[in-house]
Amino acid sequence: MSDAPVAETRRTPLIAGNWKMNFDHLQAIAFVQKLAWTLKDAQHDYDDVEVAVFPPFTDLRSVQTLVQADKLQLKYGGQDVSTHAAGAYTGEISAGFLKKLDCDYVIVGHSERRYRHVESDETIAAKAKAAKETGLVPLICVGETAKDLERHEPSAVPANQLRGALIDFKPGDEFVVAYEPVWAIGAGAAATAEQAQNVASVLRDVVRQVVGDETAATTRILYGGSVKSDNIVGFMKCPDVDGVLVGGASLDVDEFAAIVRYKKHATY
Ligand SMILES: O=C(CO)COP(=O)(O)O
Repeated sequence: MSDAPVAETRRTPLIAGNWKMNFDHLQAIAFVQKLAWTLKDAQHDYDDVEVAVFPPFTDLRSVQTLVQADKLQLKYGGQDVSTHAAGAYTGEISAGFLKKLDCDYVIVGHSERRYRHVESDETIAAKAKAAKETGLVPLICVGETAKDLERHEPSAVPANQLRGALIDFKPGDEFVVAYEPVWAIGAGAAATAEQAQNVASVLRDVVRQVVGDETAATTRILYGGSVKSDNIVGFMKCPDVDGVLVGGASLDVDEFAAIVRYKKHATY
């Protein structure tokens, strides 16, 4: 690693909507069209903000067609990916298939997969590796449960999860981290901006230790868990929070558009 000082890097904010298992492909088409229409004349409100959606697999081809036909400034990706490239893995979707649909990103390690589908840190590391080796940017989710908080510091579990996910990452590899405290997901009550900042700064240190200084300076760390248009500004003011991963509120076009246009209601 070079000894040169790390230049202060301005990270492009990322506003991402995780649709989870909502919207079939016809609903996805209607949503993306309405989102594009709603944001059409508001480009100046989010000119330096990247916007992404994570639809179910069956919607991706329709979203791709709309984005490419209408040249929309919208990124998209899968909500999960197989650790395998191809073969006898019934029900799995490979990183190559997602890349073929021009996906930019893929979510790995969402708590709904860690806990409901019992995915280990090793599996998540393998998924993140499969994604990056295929040219997708993995969006690695980490976060502690309420039970974890009874026994550990808030950052302890997310930091360990991130260390586990990054074992194959080297300087120059691109990835995004999403800090999603499990107790705040779908709860209606988000973490405070201060809580999000405290954990995000520890996660940036983990990236620094595991991958390197420059990667830590350029990697975006998102907050997720009950984000809405009326609390996003607090998160976006945190020095180590570079965007949000939105669940429920990303299913309402007007609300999601208001989140994307957060600078409009912010006084910095
Ligand atoms: O899990 C989330 C995004 O991945 C957050 O979900 P909610 O915004 O519904 O709390």
